[in-house]
Amino acid sequence: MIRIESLAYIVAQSTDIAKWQTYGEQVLGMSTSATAEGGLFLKMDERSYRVAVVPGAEDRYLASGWEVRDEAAYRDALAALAKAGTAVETGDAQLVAARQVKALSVFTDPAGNRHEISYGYTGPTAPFQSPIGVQGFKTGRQGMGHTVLPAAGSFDATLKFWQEVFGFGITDIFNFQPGPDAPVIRIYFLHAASGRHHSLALAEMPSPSGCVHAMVEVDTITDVGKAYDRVQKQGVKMMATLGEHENDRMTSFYVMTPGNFALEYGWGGISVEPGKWQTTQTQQVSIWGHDFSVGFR
Ligand SMILES: Cc1ccc(O)c(O)c1CC[C@@H]1C(=O)CC[C@]2(C)C(=O)CC[C@@H]12
Ligand SMILES: [Fe+2]
Repeated sequence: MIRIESLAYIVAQSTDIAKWQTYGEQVLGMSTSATAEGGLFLKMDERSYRVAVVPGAEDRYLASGWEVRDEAAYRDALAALAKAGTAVETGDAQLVAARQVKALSVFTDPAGNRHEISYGYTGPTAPFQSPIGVQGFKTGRQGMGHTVLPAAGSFDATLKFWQEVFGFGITDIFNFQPGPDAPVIRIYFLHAASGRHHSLALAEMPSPSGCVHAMVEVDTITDVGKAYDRVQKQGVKMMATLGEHENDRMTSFYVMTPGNFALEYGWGGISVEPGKWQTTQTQQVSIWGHDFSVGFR
């Protein structure tokens, strides 16, 4: 049984909230609003935020926000965490209010990645209107997109944790070999109950900013192309050129964010049917494009 519905949101910490505002609006085409805590919400659908930026001492990725279906699923998830011996911190009234949910708990996975689990969005619901004309982002039941988290050194334990505690299914396995003599880096793509090809991927590599990359998906390929133009024009650091992944067929590119983690901006990813999908093993990063060497320039 898969206990988690989707990746509802991500949290970034920032030393310079204004940078995220400009980036969110002018590069990503999301709308923004200041939060009561001195942070920033990036809005990409009817919810008030899918990216929460909180003020802090570092520019980094802070947490992944997972959503379960209802109160019963929430209790069940907490019971599963307790059974696994995971320390869980109950979100206080302040955090629950800040994230606009009915209840929330915080835990870290075996790799040390920080997570929030919640149910019941309580914030305002209003149509998304991009400040620069992006038509829309694909969210809904499948949530904000996906996140790829570092799990170097504790890969097996972390994979087991997500499979056994939350029931994530393995959509695809990638034994990535960066070069002819380089050691293999495992990247496992996992799906939640809503069937996005992957809501979470675990990568056997370190990531000082706390996240290898996060992904958002737009409704039209035109909006990927227009975002690509904005990135070039505004001189945003590109991490990979435009391309199409073999495993989820996502056409996307990668850029650096003010949080020192990369963001994949894509369109056209496939879904899977949880319980029916047979794990695949991808052979290559992409069918075409996705030159990751630009990230080292
Ligand atoms: C291979 C792949 C399939 C689907 C995705 O959504 C996706 O992001 C990827 C690429 C994952 C991976 C990464 O994010 C960090 C840099 C990596 C290791 C590369 O250098 C190639 C593959 C990249
Ligand atoms: Fe990705």
